[in-house]
Amino acid sequence: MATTSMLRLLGPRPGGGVGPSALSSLAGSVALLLSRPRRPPSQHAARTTTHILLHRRPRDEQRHRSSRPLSTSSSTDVDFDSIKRRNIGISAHIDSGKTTLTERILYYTGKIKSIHDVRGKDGVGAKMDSMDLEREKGITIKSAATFCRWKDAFINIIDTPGHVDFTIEVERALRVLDGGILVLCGVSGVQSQSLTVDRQMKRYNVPRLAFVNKLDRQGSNPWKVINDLRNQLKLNASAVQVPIGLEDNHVGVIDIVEMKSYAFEGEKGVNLVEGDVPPHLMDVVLEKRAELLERLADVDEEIGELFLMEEEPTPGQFKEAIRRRTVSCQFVPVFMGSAYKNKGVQKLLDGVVDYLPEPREKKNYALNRAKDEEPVEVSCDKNDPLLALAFKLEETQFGQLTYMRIYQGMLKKGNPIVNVNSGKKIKLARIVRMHSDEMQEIDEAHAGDVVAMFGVDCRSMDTFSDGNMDLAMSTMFVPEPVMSLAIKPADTSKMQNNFAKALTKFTKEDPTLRVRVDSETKETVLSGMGELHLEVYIERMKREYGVEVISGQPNVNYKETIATKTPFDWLHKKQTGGAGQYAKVVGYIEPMTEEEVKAHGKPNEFKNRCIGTNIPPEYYPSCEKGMNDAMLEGALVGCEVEGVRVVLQDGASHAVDSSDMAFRICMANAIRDTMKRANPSVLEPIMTVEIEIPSEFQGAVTASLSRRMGMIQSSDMNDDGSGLKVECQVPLANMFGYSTELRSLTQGKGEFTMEYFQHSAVPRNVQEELMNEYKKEREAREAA
Ligand SMILES: Nc1nc2c(ncn2[C@@H]2O[C@H](COP(=O)(O)OP(=O)(O)OP(=O)(O)O)[C@@H](O)[C@H]2O)c(=O)[nH]1
Repeated sequence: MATTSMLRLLGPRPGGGVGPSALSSLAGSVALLLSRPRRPPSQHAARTTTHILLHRRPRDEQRHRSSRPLSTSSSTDVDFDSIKRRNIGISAHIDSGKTTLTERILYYTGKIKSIHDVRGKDGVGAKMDSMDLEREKGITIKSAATFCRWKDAFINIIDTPGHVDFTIEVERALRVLDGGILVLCGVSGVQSQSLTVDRQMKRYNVPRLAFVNKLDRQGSNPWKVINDLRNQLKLNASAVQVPIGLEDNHVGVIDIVEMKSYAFEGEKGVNLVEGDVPPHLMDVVLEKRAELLERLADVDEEIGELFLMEEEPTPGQFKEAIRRRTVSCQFVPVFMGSAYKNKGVQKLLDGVVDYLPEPREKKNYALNRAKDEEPVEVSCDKNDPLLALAFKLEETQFGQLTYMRIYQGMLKKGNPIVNVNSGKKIKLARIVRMHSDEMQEIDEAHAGDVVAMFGVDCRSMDTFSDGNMDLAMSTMFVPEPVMSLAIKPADTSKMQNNFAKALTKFTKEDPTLRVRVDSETKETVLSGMGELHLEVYIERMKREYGVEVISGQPNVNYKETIATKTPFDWLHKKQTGGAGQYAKVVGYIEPMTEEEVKAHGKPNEFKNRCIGTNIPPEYYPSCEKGMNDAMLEGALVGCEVEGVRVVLQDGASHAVDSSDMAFRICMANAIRDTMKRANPSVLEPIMTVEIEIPSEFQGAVTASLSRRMGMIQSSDMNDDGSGLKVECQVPLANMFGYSTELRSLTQGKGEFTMEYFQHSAVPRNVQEELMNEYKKEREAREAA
């Protein structure tokens, strides 16, 4: 098929009116990340008996870091019967401060000895950004797991990336965790990725706390952020704290449940100084407490009754209600502070323990494979048979590291476990707890825990059991790639092996990264969630596998579909000389709605409505394969086809000349031919683009968006009128070169982010132009 070659020609789409496309120019606020100078060669991994460093680190960094071995114990390392447990994820929009917050959490819980900031002056970087690339660029690329203790609780934490290109990392974390902290910038409030994270949290029913960070920044306003949570995310959110001072005066918070103030004093804010509510803040505290009461009364019967009787709940009643309604996802308590200035983090940790659920409080279901995938509630009891989900794979120098969430039963070193999906039996060689890139070996892990292990060969989202149950945990949502790149190793003779190895490993790790070989051009095509996503893998190929890669232009992933129900009656017959081929298929194709595609779970659907045996039933699977072959290449520009239902109603066969192959070819040709008559169209990815600019540039920026065929959805001025947030939908093909243009239009003061919205039909003139390009390219290839 010819998708890549055609796409390579496209670059900026006709009508877009933009300059030449280039990988770097699409970056927007994500800037070109990989061109900055690299760190010195890293030191080899060090290993002590209990403490293993997984990723290589630069030499200077080793000096700064504590290499204190983590302790091991003979059986499980924590007595989970006598301790509270929390499994939480920290998710947010880009640069909201997730990693900075996690660094403080690790410091206050005694997990690390000193604080290193993202892009900090000491050049070390935060603990959870353990990849060299993350440290160099100051962004999180992979989710990282760690654990700590806070008071009477053991907390597993996963810090996730904010860039939409790495959204699968958030998806997999939220799929397996019991609670989340949604971090928001105190100035910008709800941003485009907060909306995505919110959708992901809702998809997996993840109870969450919100943390309004960066209250030390100029223009911070927690009350505006809470309004955003209510209006934009439709959350029943209310503050459980009031800040003491904002911007430079931000020193602490008032707990409006307990009616106590907390200042964070001493070095790194370690001294929590408790006091009374300052008189000048009493009015706002009472107002916010009344608001909290009202919001809780809406969803909680006990508080509702007290509210009606105009009785004040005790702090205990307040806390119990907040917990009940947070766990049931009906309420979101809002905490606040400044991670960077060490304010508010300890009280947020109290909130994690007080309001987020124990693993057994969150309902989880497995699917009964023997009974049509009927959901079965899992028990979270360590004495029940094992059920665990492999949610993340990572290649390390010690082999594949598989992260697992145990839903039921226990994992014990040396015991066998069975991969429900492949049927393979595996002996558990090593179980470890992860602390970013370090790990601690343990002998067993129980229901409700999140651990990692070596020697477990599986795919991401495989379920493991003791071999006696046919239950599988439901998998996660995987978004479709929107951008492709033709790639090849610079030195084909030497690097081919490592090139193939790297691609196999990467695609196993990351289901949003796809690789295929274009059947016409024979090029290897890498598809992913955006240019940054693809760029990071190309850089990793160089660093981890020594493969220099030559890449083509980044291309948009177009698709094709049909609009009209169209019948087919197709005969495939070759009966002259040698073994014959005979097959006939009769039926129709019709368009599917977006909802139908979603519900079906695959881009196209095959329906067999044959009555009788004109087509012998053993050939039905071949007919479906033939349909799938045809869907790889649409009628117009050779892109993959989506949203087509093929209904097979009848046909004919021959006693000698019919075969699997004859029916497969017959069906493929029937569909290819019919699609041409079914009013086909080309679809392109449309992105939701969010732009933040000083308001004086509004005119220039909106004009540039309309040149790029952007449809403005909203345009919100901030309270003092100095800044503007514009949300619009723009074809991805028209976004090439936008970061450079925005920079020059706004004197470098504008920022934008974008994420995939949907595929929509391209305008007629664009479709014609795409078809002409495709035709020309095909002819050139045939002539060569
Ligand atoms: N002023 C201020 N800056 C902060 C605060 N928290 C984080 N930052 C800064 O914001 C930038 C981004 O912080 P990170 O912790 O990397 O944010 P993140 O959400 O983990 O980033 P990604 O994972 O790359 O999306 C860094 O320069 C931090 O120093 C805060 O409370 N106040």
